[in-house]
Parts: sequence; structure tokens; C-alpha cells
Amino acid sequence: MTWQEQNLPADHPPVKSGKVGVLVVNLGTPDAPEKGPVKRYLGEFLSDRRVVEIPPIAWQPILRGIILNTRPKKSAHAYQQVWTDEGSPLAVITRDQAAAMQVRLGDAVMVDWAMRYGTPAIPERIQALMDAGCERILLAPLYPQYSAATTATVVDKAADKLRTMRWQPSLRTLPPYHDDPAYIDALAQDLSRQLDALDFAPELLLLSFHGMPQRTLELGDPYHCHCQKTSRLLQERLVRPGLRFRTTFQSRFGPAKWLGPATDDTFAEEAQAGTKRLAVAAPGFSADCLETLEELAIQGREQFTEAGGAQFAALSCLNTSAAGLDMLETLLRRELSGWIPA
Ligand SMILES: C=CC1=C(C)c2cc3[nH]c(cc4nc(cc5[nH]c(cc1n2)c(C)c5CCC(=O)O)C(CCC(=O)O)=C4C)c(C)c3C=C
Ligand SMILES: [Fe+2]
Ligand SMILES: [Fe+2]
Repeated sequence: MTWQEQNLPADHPPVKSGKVGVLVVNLGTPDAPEKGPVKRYLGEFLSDRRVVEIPPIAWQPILRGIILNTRPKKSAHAYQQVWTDEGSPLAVITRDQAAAMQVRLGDAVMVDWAMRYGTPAIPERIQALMDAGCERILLAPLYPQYSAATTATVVDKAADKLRTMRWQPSLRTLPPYHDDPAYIDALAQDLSRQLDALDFAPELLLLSFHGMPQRTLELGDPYHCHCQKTSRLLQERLVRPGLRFRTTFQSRFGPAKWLGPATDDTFAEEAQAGTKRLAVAAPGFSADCLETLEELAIQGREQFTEAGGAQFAALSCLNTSAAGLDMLETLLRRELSGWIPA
């Protein structure tokens, strides 16, 4: 009998056992590559005021009246191009990353995963960790570069859940790791391996990050600076004879000005300027997803070759590569320090 049990009245609810939980989180994805599920997912994602910073009174009519009636069909078609037997690549890879961390971190922790939009939802998985006895939770949004639209909204969602609890778990959050040597080393190692395996030598390696409205930079979001720093540190580590680098931003959305230069314009511009052999990597994405597998690997190839390019390769994200998992383990262990034995 523990000290706590001895001191409790007979009718007291069971006392939790003080385990440590890790919740790995990524953006989210539809449950199926069809119009209905894509519409539900986009409705939740694009209603997040951290993502679209337009007052709801002005934005919701545009979202409900136009975007959710046109985009789901087009996006569902794009998702169909990349969907796997096990589901959406982003969900499958995130699940596998969490499973690998469970094996590496062992019984000292319980590792689970969630998606910020769609399923499995953050509140549900926090509850599951608590039901399993976790009194301490490390929340790990897998975004190397901080942005209010990604990192902050994960913390908000977890806080919304904690707000409803009498007995809250202790929470730690994984900080952004855009300039962490473990991350830069993992990228350098994994991209070198992939470049070595190509059947051509690229003249240009495009480092493409997800875009954001330009306004977020002006309002003080560190995202753009984090991307630029990752890019610089990676270039310093990835010196290869004859290889040039450029940093670009992809996935423009809506009419506002977004961070530039735009990845799609750059594919065409480079080809027109005579670049024949190009590789593209997306260091800001922890897992391959629609934005890398469809927008870069499929559309990007078309944009580059139609404008006169000859050889094209879209490199994989860290996913469950050895380098990627080593990095994740390093980052998680550091944040778990004091909570689990070293
Ligand atoms: C206002 C719109 C958007 C902002 C701001 C935005 C920021 C942002 N997104 C990611 C990562 C991902 N985005 C993904 C898909 C996606 N993104 C937007 C819009 C904004 N993103 C849309 C509408 C979509 C859905 C697909 C589509 O209809 O085109 C994904 C992939 C999801 C998947 O299911 O595979 C990721 C990952 C970051 C990192 C970011 C800001 C830094
Ligand atoms: Fe996005
Ligand atoms: Fe996209």
C-alpha cells in the first residue's frame, strides 16, 4: 500500500500513478480523400483564428459561402494522388514516429500522437494519457520553426482541454528546434544520403518552406526568421561541389501577399534561366504530406520540366529515417529531463 492510499478515505476515487506521457502532434489531415471529409477538415482548419487572422464576421461568409464549396473537390483530388493503403501520409508517418519513440524511450513514458485538426484529436488523446495514469505530459508539436499558426495553436488546444479539468496534468512543451544542432545534423545527413543516391547531380537544391501571410512577419511572428536560419545553417553543413541553394515558400493561399519568393514561381524561373537539374527539399515538414508529395513532387516536377528543366527530384522529409528518429529521441529526452531517468 502506498502512502497516498493509506491516507485516503475508503470511498476516495483511485489515485493516479504518476506516469509520464508524450503527445506528438502534427497539423492534421482529412479522414478520407473525398469531398465530405476534406470539407470537414478544411472547415475546422480554416476556422482557426490563429490560421486565418481575419475577423470571423468577415471571414466566415467567405469560407462557408465560397471556399468550402469549391476547394474540397480540388483538394480531395490532390489527396487521392498521395493517399496510401494505411491512410493519409501525414497521419501514418506521425503514428509511426510516435510508435518508434515508444520503443526508444521505453516503459518510462507513454507515447501517443494527435492531429491539431481532424482525428485523433488533442483533447481526446490528453484524456487517454490521463486515464492511463499520466500526471505529466510533454506536448511535442513537430514544427521545427515556430509560428502562431502551428505551434501556438497546438498549445491553445491543449490548454482548452486543461481548462475543463479539476486535476490537471503538468505540461511541458517542446520548443521550436529550427537551429538545434540535432535537427541540422539530421537534415544534413539525410539529405546528403538522398542526394548521393540520385542518378543525377543537381545544380540547385531548393529549400522550400510552407508559406505564411507576409503580415505575420510584420506582426512579429518569428517563423520567417526561423526558416531563414534553418536554411543558412543547413547550407553551411551541406557544402557540395557545384551545388547552389535557394530558400523559397510554398502553398500560397488567398489574395493577400505571402512570404516569398514563391516555390512554384521559382521552379519556372530557374528552368527559364537555364537550370537543367534541380532537387527540392522541405526541411520545415517533419513528415511527408500533401504539400510535399503532391505540391512539390507532382506539381513541382511539371512546373520545372514544362518550363525547360530536364531532371527533377523531390527529396523526402525526415519521416522515420534513422537520422530523423535519432533527432526526435534527442529532442524528447532533453525535454523529459528530470521527469524520467537520464
Ligand atoms: C491561411 C491558410 C494557411 C496557413 C496560414 C497555413 C500555414 C501552415 N501550414 C503548415 C503545414 C501544412 N499545411 C498543410 C495543408 C494546408 N495548408 C493550408 C492553408 C494554410 N496553411 C490548406 C488549405 C491546406 C490543405 C490542403 C489544401 O487544400 O491545399 C499540410 C498538409 C496536410 C495534409 O493533410 O497532408 C501541412 C503539413 C505550416 C507548417 C504552416 C505555417 C507555418
Ligand atoms: Fe498549410
Ligand atoms: Fe498546398
